[in-house]
Amino acid sequence: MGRRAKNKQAPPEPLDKKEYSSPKKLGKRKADNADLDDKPRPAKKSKDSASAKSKSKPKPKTSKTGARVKFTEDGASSDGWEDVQDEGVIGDLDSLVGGDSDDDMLRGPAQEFDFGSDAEEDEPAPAPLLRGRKSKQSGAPPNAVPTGADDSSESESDEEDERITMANMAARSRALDEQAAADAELDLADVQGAAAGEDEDDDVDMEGDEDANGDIDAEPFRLPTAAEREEEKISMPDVHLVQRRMRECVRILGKFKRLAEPGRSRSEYLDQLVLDICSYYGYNEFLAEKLFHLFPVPEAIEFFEANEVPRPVTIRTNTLRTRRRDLAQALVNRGVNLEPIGKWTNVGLQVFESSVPIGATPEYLAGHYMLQAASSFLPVIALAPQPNERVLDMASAPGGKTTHIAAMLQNTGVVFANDANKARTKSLTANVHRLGCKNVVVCSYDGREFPKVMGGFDRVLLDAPCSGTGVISKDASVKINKSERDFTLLSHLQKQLILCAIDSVSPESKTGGFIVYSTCSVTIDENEAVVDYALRKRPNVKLVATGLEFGREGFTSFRGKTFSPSLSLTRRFYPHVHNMDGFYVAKFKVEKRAKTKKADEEEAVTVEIVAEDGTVENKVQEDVGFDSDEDRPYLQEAKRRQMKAKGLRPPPRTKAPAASATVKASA
Ligand SMILES: C[S@@+](CC[C@H](N)C(=O)[O-])C[C@H]1O[C@@H](n2cnc3c(N)ncnc32)[C@H](O)[C@@H]1O
Repeated sequence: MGRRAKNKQAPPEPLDKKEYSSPKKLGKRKADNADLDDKPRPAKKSKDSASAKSKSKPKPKTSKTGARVKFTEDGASSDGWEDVQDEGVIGDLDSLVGGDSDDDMLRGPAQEFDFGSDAEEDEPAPAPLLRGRKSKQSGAPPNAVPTGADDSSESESDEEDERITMANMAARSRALDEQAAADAELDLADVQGAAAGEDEDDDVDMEGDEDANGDIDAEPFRLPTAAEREEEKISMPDVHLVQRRMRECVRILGKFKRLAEPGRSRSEYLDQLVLDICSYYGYNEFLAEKLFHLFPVPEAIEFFEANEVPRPVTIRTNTLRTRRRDLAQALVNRGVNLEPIGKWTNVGLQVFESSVPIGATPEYLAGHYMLQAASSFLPVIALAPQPNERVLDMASAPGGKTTHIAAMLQNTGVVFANDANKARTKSLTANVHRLGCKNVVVCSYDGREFPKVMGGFDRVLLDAPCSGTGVISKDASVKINKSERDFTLLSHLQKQLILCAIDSVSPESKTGGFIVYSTCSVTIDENEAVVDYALRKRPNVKLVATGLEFGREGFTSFRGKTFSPSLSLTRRFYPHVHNMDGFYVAKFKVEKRAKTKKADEEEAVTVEIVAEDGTVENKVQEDVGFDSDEDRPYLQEAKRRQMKAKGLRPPPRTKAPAASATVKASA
């Protein structure tokens, strides 16, 4: 991120891919961070995420963009917060517990393997006590509210000292934006310089040939022989050696012709680097390789490094109960240090420090907010539900996104919150109640049973069960417990689910007709490959812009596979780029289907339903549309209740609705 501060949640602009195309950037970053250099660091192989986190070194604040809007206890707060309408865009939850909730291990009845999740919040809520907890990525210093002591810029320090008032807020905010824009330009110049090969010598010899102790190497670097490799497999590899080798491999791969040992191939360096990533960061080889290939070499190291660092703690204001500004003030009064996440959300707050457990404040218990990863806001922002719509959240537990949708609907319309795992619907229901969502119906079906169960939705969110490769910083077990078979099974399930999600949307919807597909994984198999499959199988859908302001474009080709060019409309989010969990978001618009017999036959989906006893049944999924007549009594009943609540006399019942065994009203 060059000179830019990393202590704010997610930059407003996506970073250019070029930024990672040169080893220069890595060199500078590594020199700054001392991540792979001379600090002894134990091999991470056997570490769990907690210990990984505790070892992470906070990065000193350097920032301009990090200058914060400060909430003071006497109520002086940002106007910038007030001029955005909280009811517009909201997000969903997430746990601060870093992957220790059962959300990370999603064992729905339909699967025989573990699904990662975006580690959303469950009930009972985690009660993290934050004190100066700063991720290296977020980089905020222990004294989270700027005091002016930051010596990076005198004028900036002065500015920080100045008391924030309603009067100076707008000007301050503008100044910060200008500063951020100037920083971005500097970064761009850096990136362009790097890409153009400026300062080549500097660049390549970023850390010279220094060894782990900072001494100039006597011996030039050479790859280990086969015998040395074998020996290393048996004995615990020396961490300094591994660090140096990784650094050298990155450096040599960046200038292969000039720096490689004669007779050694590129793939030998790549293989060694992947092996070292496995031993240094503790991944199985299959996953390390899969993730490694997603990025240019230096950037891959950035990604693995970022997975060692917790993401910023963020909360989503529940606009059904409060306004962000009021919530912020209430939490500030309790000793919580926070600021708005970024311009892209008007309900998110980043918590820097707290003297109270953020998951157990009276405001939390009263449902004024959800603990939720910033990345989890994204699919719901993309879905953009409109008041009075019928929305299906197909895989919804524990309800971070459901409650976000409910709030965006302003408690109108209806959200069917479904999850195949009945046990998980308990926490979903608890969250729905806590947040005061009155428009949510909780149900527990295998998502592949839709639209047979119910269809005709204005919008569907499929936040699919996934491997969780985007949330490794929360759940380090993903590093070792995901095999090739898991990815095959997962992408198969995701493909089945996405077709059912598409078929559950009404192309006739006056206000909607959209599906959002999201995962907290960064692999191609679970994202672009699934979306591309859906485009091929359902000619009546097309990808549309997500409406998200940042994020990298989805891949349109990858290692010999070619996807529809429209995949560039989808968005990828990465921990090392956006300082949020790895995430993927795609948005489809459903058009009317041209009905032909042939198309029907081709489109018939065979669904493998795995019962709770483990038996597998193959069913041809029927396309069952939403039957408005069948739903009419339910709608009438709801209207009667609404009228009663308002003190009005409801009309007499025309027909009593039959209760469903599996669908229960949540509110
Ligand atoms: C990524 S999590 C969902 C997180 C949720 N959207 C939120 O924001 O809180 C994926 C969910 O899919 C559920 N799931 C797994 N297989 C399913 C299936 N076949 N049908 C419906 N849900 C399924 C899991 O139980 C899990 O709760």
